[in-house]
Amino acid sequence: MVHLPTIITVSILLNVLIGGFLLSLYILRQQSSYLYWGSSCLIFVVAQITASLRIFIDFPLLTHYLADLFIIAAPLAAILGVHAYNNTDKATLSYCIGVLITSVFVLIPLYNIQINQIFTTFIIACCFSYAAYALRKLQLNRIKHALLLQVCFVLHAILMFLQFVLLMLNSLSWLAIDISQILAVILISHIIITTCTAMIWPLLMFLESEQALTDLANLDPLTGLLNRRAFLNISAKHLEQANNHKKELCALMIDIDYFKKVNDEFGHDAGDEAIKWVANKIQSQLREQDIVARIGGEEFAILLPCTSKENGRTLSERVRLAINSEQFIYQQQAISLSISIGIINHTLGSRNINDLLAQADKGLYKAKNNGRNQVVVMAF
Ligand SMILES: Nc1nc2c(ncn2[C@@H]2O[C@H](COP(=O)(O)OP(=O)(O)OP(=O)(O)O)[C@@H](O)[C@H]2O)c(=O)[nH]1
Repeated sequence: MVHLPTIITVSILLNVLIGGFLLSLYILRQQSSYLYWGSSCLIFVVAQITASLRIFIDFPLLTHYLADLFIIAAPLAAILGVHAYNNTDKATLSYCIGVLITSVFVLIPLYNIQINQIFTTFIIACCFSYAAYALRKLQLNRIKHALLLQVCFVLHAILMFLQFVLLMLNSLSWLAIDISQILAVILISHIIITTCTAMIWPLLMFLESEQALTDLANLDPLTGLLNRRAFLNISAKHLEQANNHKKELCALMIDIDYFKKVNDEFGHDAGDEAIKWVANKIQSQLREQDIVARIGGEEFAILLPCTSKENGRTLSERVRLAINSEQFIYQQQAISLSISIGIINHTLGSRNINDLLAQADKGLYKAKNNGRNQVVVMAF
């Protein structure tokens, strides 16, 4: 059977370490999310110590009332950390302070250990549910690892709601069983999940920094599309797979027509915006599995996995039309843009990605020579 004092001791040690680590990160980086999360870990430690003291001393004001307040304050600090990390909802601080002050006043007049426990359990169940909800946005904006954290919060909320229901039913004497064993299991799970949550947070920060570095190396800063290096790496893998599984694919080279004129007539900033507009238009026509990159100034490359020559041609026409059928608006000025596309379909063979792109580039050259604003399909 799990030994509760050991669990509490290990949890206290881990939370002190993680809390200290996050607070030192706050001192170094001055990001308030570290401050809140570090505080949350340390408040949880204080909550565990004050609650554990009830074994040794009979002083309910400290071991129950203050312990309950600390137990409520810990998830509130975590919620503030999530919001600070997400740069959202400035009003959250006042809501959290509001919840804490309400608890300060509600718990004292109730002053009945059982009712206080029910109230505290309910409040923290709500806090964890809200924290999981707040992470929903973070998960969309940032990396997927936030999902792990969200799972911890949801599990925690379920656990606390379960404890709340059990305590309520027990206080109404509707339960014919002794719930002390179940409550002990819930307490142990609560401590373990809180400690896991505390450990996931620094991991999330680390993974995000890693992600930022990877993005820096692989993404074009102007359009957010892949850069040439990343495109070649990813496409080479797709080509290998296509060869192994005898699948077709298409490679496209795209260049904006008469782009020098855009820069000359409207300025370099307008040119940059035009490149971004074209990038968005191209991307809006592609499927999720297609790979698109900005591989030069006003040059793009696309790889269409599992795509026949005819489908590749249709898609290329669609991309060309998407750009030519609308005008790009820059500071209330309408600018007409068009693109030329060279496309090559690959069926079988051991050609490498550079060979494919070179062939697509020949098609692009032809499209330019034939008068631009068109698609030329090449064959090996
Ligand atoms: N604004 C902006 N211009 C760029 C960027 N990269 C390249 N260019 C410009 O894009 C223009 C490309 O011109 P060219 O390759 O001569 O060809 P073009 O005028 O597009 O004509 P065709 O390709 O022959 O249809 C040059 O003037 C470059 O300075 C960029 O990142 N931003």
